[in-house]
Amino acid sequence: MNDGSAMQPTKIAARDVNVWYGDAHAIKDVSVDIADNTVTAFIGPSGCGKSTFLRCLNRMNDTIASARVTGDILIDDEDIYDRKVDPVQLRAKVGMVFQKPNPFPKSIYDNVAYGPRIHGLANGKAALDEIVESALRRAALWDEVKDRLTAAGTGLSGGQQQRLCIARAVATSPEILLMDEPCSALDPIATDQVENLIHDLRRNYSVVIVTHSMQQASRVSQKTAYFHLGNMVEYGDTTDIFTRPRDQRTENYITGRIG
Ligand SMILES: Nc1ncnc2c1ncn2[C@@H]1O[C@H](COP(=O)(O)OP(=O)(O)OP(=O)(O)O)[C@@H](O)[C@H]1O
Repeated sequence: MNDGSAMQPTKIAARDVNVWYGDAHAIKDVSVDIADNTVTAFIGPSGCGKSTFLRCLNRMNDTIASARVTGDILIDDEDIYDRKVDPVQLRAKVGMVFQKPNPFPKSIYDNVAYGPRIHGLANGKAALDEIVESALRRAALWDEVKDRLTAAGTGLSGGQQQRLCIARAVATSPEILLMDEPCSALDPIATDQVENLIHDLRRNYSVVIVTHSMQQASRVSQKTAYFHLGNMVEYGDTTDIFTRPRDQRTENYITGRIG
């Protein structure tokens, strides 16, 4: 699946990002350019800061009282931590999919329609129907649910629920999709479906995925960043990271000596 990619323009530029939880220094001076129309994987041992850094990219850490973020994160050259940025609007532009599928206790239709409704994206029922259908198609779920849109989202299988959450995230027309271990609760068949989907989503979005699976990172991503104890120690083409890492710590991890 990793078919390489031509150089894409930078979508997210992080400069000297540090994150503290109280006195604990979780992310240390991370600077990175994340490309558009590319899948970027964050890998590294448990607790190294992958999710913390991912959450910086749509200000989800704002919701954690002890978290403090310094440095700059620019999306399309705009500082997302600027006072005039509304985090709710930002999260419509930078969608997120979590580890455990977490559909709302609502119908399939209403799960997907929720974001477009609160952001006033649809002018009338027909327009909303169109957004819902298009998001479900992009999440490769439409054919499985089109005859039961009023059924509960929570009644779907785990893999379907995760694709519903992806449909919910894409329904607000985001430009970036953040995925925090999106397949860890899924069986191999559902994982395969979601991985295929991630591969397709890159055509329209910059996708950043945290994964514990090195096989998954090498299957779905074109770029990989290796985190270790809060530092991003290596970042580059996925093929290079997995075949000729430059840093001993990356090599130890990918060869299974740490982790
Ligand atoms: N809400 C929080 N409050 C306090 N400390 C936190 C919080 N979230 C994470 N941490 C700490 O920050 C560090 C980085 O955690 P983070 O979850 O970002 O790592 P990770 O690489 O995503 O780990 P994992 O792979 O296990 O999910 C860890 O030491 C963790 O204990």
